[in-house]
Amino acid sequence: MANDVGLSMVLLACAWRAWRTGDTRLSGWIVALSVVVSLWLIGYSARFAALFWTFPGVLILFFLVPPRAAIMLGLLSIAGAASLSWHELGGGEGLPFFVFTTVFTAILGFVTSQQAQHRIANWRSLSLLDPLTGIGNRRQLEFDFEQLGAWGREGVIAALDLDHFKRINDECGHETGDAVLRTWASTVQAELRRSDRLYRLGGEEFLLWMPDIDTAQAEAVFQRLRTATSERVKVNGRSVTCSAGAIRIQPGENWQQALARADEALYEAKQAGRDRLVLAAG
Ligand SMILES: Nc1nc2c(ncn2[C@@H]2O[C@H](COP(=O)(O)OP(=O)(O)OP(=O)(O)O)[C@@H](O)[C@H]2O)c(=O)[nH]1
Repeated sequence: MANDVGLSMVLLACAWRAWRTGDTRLSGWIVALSVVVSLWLIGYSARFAALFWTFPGVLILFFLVPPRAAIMLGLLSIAGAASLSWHELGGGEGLPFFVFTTVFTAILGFVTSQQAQHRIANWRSLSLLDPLTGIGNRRQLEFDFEQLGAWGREGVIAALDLDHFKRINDECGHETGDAVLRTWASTVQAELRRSDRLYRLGGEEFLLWMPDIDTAQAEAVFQRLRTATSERVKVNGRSVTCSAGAIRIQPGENWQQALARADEALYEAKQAGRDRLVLAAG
């Protein structure tokens, strides 16, 4: 009885924490360990019942922790239940049957959880990545913004835009335009740090988020991007250029406000003749 109450409290607390924080990792580990401990306790006190509880136990482990950990914990559960219910297994006569059926149940858990993971990854890439360039889209930006607790840190936001892109489309066709966007996105990404994030918000509108950087460093990054763009992004042998408007993230500012300010700076860069960065004051 005390075990049941204890386990129920742990499960409830884990479910509440996972719901509140959206983080299922720690809760998954706690529940997985609880499953193993509970199976051992059931085996110790109720013997025969542990044999039955092992089946759902090993199945669910694969949905709670990574596969290797689930295999280890599953083996511990099977070994615990089998040894504590040795007598009920007919002194080992029923052991092969018990081991085979629980292992097959574990394999089912593994396959099903992997399929679920695979579907989730597919869904994420379909909904959060821009299909043309493979970088994050507007939804990914919203998701990151929420997950990271607003910007969380100091940094710079830049609105990036190719110059005279319409002309490329008009003169060379839409497919060439698409290829230019793809090459440019990969060129920019190759020049960034791991912590920087590039998003395509639509059309030829890109947002670059550079955490923990000041405006002088942002200027140096843009010069690198500018050089890389003119060297690697060409149409009919002619270099393509880009413009940017950058701002320092203000405390409490959301991404829409930051982007609106960066867009104003980008507009100034376009008005001033393109192929340049404008850093907004403040
Ligand atoms: N190939 C291609 N073109 C796109 C895509 N999305 C938007 N465009 C085109 O991008 C062009 C953007 O043109 P504008 O906004 O006038 O900008 P621009 O010609 O680059 O001029 P500036 O930005 O002022 O230098 C339009 O012709 C859109 O049709 C896309 O996914 N692929």
